Amino acid sequence: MSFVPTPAVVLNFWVRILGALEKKINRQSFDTWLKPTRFSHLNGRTLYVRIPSSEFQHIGDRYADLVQEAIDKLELEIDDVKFVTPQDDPSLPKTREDGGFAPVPSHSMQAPLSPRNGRLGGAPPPPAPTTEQARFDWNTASQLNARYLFDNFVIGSGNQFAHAASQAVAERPSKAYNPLFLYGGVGMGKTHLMQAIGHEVKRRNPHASISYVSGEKFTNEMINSVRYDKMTTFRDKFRTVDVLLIDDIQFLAGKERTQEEFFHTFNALHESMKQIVIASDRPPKELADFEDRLRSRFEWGLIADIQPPDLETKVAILQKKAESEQTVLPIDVALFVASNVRTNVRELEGALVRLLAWCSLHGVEITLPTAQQCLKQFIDTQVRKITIEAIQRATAEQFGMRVSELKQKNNSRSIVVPRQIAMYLAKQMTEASLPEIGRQFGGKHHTTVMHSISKIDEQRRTDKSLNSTINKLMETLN
Ligand SMILES: Nc1ncnc2c1ncn2[C@@H]1O[C@H](COP(=O)(O)OP(=O)(O)OP(=O)(O)O)[C@@H](O)[C@H]1O
Repeated sequence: MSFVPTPAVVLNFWVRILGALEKKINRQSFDTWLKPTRFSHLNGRTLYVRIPSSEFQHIGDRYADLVQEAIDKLELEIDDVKFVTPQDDPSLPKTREDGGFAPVPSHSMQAPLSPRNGRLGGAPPPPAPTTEQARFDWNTASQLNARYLFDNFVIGSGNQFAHAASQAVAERPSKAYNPLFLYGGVGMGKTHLMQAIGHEVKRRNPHASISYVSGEKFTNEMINSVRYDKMTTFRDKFRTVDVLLIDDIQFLAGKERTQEEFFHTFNALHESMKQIVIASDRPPKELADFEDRLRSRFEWGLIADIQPPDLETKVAILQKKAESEQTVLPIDVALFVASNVRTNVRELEGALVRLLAWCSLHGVEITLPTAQQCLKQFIDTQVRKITIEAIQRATAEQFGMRVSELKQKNNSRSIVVPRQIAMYLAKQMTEASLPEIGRQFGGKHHTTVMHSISKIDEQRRTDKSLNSTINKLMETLN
């Protein structure tokens, strides 16, 4: 099929470039830095690409050559690519009446920095914060995604309750449920709902101070504050906000000092009637290596779980995502993708991005046969499920031991470490629950499994040799 330059194809320029880049860049970098980018608009021969935050601005430099190569290969009539944050993107609606969230710009739009190779540019970083308060400016915070709005969230039976609770909190912070504790599996929309609360609170009250932080960032900031004697600043920062959104709280497991600090932060906020929203991959009761006093506080307000989406919800999510890419997804294609991709919404989005890029790159329409062809490998990978037995075999082989040893009640270090690694891999690479993993390792309690997983998770960050062993095992298993 020939390539017809209709407006719909023009909108797909960036998707086409992404399609080419995906083949050249390792998966993790692509998913982290390029997948969250979106086509913004075309101004003459300048392509504007929206990036979620200023943190992404380095991609203009980092991938300059590859982007240029893709432009040349695809013969696109583009001279310049500029990366803009939602605050700097003139194509985004600026008022609620326009149908969107109205960010209060903290800095005016300026001309892009001169690019490294003269072709690619990026909007300049925001000016350095002058006051402590400026650091929490919701509109410029780097970890936020401007698309994570209630309007973009598809409601289904599995998330209806969490969605309603989040909306109630956004409408009446600290008066509806405090804290709101959201939990659910990977890629189920916890972060999306949390940030939607933030956006909505801010829309209703532009003066509200809101902080979104992951458990990991909270921990790291605390460690640095202790090291550099900045605890007063740290405390001021988290204890004076109107709404604190803390994501992936499970990261605090086993970190006594951080938990203690968070306990006091929680109390200070709760006592002064400030809203706290917590997200976790498991309910408070299953947060092992957490102090009881914290766990019980997590249960003070409302606990809402997010269950995996059913088929109809998956189809609706796909159609909504396609719509935001200015594309219409035929229903048979949506059904095919939804029924072949597992429950993780992030993977669902990944399949759609791949499909759109592929169709755009080959200049073909999105039809069922195209989808089947393009997603074959993606789906095959999912079908070829990794089992706990396979993980145990690979781990035992790697460490020159027998599988049965991994299941014994032997606590010598030479056995404990491989066992912990295998449990960690079982959690990462299969969908087995903690009790199920425990059962397959000779009847271990789920808290033991959880402890092993967080231990490896932590050590992997600092121990290079452990990290490379794990990577090697993952490669073998994949
Ligand atoms: N119901 C939904 N409607 C629309 N998009 C959704 C929905 N649920 C999830 N998503 C999308 O799926 C992706 C993953 O969601 P999100 O990051 O919020 O998951 P999470 O539960 O926080 O995952 P993790 O545990 O890995 O942090 C996001 O792009 C989000 O917008």
